[in-house]
Amino acid sequence: MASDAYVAWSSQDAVVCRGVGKTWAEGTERAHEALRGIDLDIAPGEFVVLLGPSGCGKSTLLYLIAGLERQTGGRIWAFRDPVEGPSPDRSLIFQETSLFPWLTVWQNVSFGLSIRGAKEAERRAVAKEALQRVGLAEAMDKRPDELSGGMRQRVAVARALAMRPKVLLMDEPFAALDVQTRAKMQDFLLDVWRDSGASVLFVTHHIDEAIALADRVVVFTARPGRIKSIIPIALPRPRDPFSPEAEALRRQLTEELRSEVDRAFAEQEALAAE
Ligand SMILES: Nc1ncnc2c1ncn2[C@@H]1O[C@H](COP(=O)(O)OP(=O)(O)OP(=O)(O)O)[C@@H](O)[C@H]1O
Repeated sequence: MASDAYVAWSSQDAVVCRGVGKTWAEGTERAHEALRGIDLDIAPGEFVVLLGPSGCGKSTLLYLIAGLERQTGGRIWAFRDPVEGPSPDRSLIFQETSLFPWLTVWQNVSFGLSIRGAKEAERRAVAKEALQRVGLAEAMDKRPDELSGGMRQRVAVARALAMRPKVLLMDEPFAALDVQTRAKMQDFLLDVWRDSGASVLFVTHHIDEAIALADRVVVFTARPGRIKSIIPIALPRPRDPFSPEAEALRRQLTEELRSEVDRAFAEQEALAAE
């Protein structure tokens, strides 16, 4: 059920975070505050990139929005409903794709549908359509170990698309790929995103990746992660990474991040010395 208070102030958004915090192992002596006071609205069909130093809580925020973990402060809504657990509306894609090696590509893609009890013919048809959208229809009957790293990530995207999510949560999905494959995957993702109409929340460490992809870049502080700034990128796509506008954004984002990365390093050194 939607909360009345929520509907009154934000009925259009795909995801709304208000005052969201997460302290791991709260109430124990191992308590560890990862996120504090996150206020963030994501519009339907919007591409939002989360950028911040290592350990600032970017992945944690994705897990909270995915409903895989519960926040310890604040509230999260997706399409007006409070997030209280996972939903097929919100698909999470990780850096390292965990495909089942004993299943074929199409069986991997339609795995979520088999849990829902869909028949084989339907699962195959849905998998085929999703694989066509990522340019891998020819690989339907292959096994994951016959694919390259980039192809496996495309299968992971197809698996997420097969559930027709309204929100794609992507945790550094291209981090393990080489530079050329990564650039191709960014173009490919922009095509898929445009076709699907889904909102995307994408975590990266890479300023250039943020500039290539985002409608808005959310810059996080060092841990506990708070939102330091939100920078809109209104450049038309495909974007020229060498344009004066991209160069100015690169400089601005580098400045925003520098002090936070320094703080994160200092904290990690202090922890290592304890
Ligand atoms: N399951 C967990 N239990 C306890 N602490 C955790 C857990 N997951 C993450 N943390 C801690 O929460 C903080 C934020 O971690 P998180 O992985 O969200 O950061 P991140 O910004 O995604 O980092 P990176 O960019 O390095 O992946 C870190 O200090 C991390 O050690």
